[in-house]
Amino acid sequence: MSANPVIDVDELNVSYGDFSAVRDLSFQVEPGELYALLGTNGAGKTSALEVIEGHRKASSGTVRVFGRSPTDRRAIRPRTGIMLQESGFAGDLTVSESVRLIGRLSGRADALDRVLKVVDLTHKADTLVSQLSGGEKRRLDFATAVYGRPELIFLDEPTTGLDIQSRDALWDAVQRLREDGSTVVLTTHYLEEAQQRADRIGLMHGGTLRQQGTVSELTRALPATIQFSLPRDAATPPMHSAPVSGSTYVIETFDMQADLKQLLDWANAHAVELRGLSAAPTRLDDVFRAIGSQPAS
Ligand SMILES: Nc1ncnc2c1ncn2[C@@H]1O[C@H](COP(=O)(O)OP(=O)(O)OP(=O)(O)O)[C@@H](O)[C@H]1O
Repeated sequence: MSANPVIDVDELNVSYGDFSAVRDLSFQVEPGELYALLGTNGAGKTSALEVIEGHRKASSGTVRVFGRSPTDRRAIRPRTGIMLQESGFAGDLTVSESVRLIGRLSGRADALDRVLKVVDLTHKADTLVSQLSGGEKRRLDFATAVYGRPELIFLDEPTTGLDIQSRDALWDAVQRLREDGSTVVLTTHYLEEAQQRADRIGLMHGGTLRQQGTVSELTRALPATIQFSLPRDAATPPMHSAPVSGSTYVIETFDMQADLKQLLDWANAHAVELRGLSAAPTRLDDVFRAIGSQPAS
């Protein structure tokens, strides 16, 4: 933990009337980090992020962004790019006009052509927003995060509705921003993306932060899996395994290297073919399922 985190959330509570949506949430995001705030539906991520982004007041607790209150928009806005789930650009503006508007609202400087190129909308520069496809609109939303290369970027479900090429292009652009030192806060329901991209992950459920850490810290408590199929007349493998369907076996392991070696040695010694053999690390999905099955409060 550094002395000067970019985001410092301490005992944050957000309530709607009697309903407590976020309870005693504390976490920090360090400079240059990609922090993914993930959670089950209704976990409180949006409520917490709205406070951090300066759009909502906390019921109690302290939030600091660049050491300041998130409501200090004049200081924070030029340093922060926010890609919301829906940016709400007016349908009767062209793509170029919308991107210029981002520049005026953010107070950051950039070149229109550069931004259009990064979000791959150069060929749509003169098209009305109302005439863009869903994926193109999403790429225009991404321009809010890219414009002027802000120090802090919020990406709220950034790749929803994007095809695989657009996703790759978006993550390449995020990577370039990170190489320039930008800090990124991500929310997504695509756990694979968080698993691949995030330095640290916070997992929320029922208004509270249930776990936080690197992917390997979060997945450590759950086993990895080895999977294969055996010919019908083959002997039973030497270690504990559960056949999942017919001849397909799954071995859960906390010591992948040793168990894989034992299995391969056995297969070689008995001339058994391990069909479709795969060894997979614990996935974030598994951690997520375990948390999602906990009581909400
Ligand atoms: N304006 C509001 N008034 C009353 N309750 C609200 C309001 N906004 C959110 N809530 C409730 O607060 C809880 C947290 O909602 P929030 O949108 O923060 O969750 P989330 O983690 O972003 O969920 P999701 O992944 O489904 O988008 C939910 O139970 C939601 O119904």
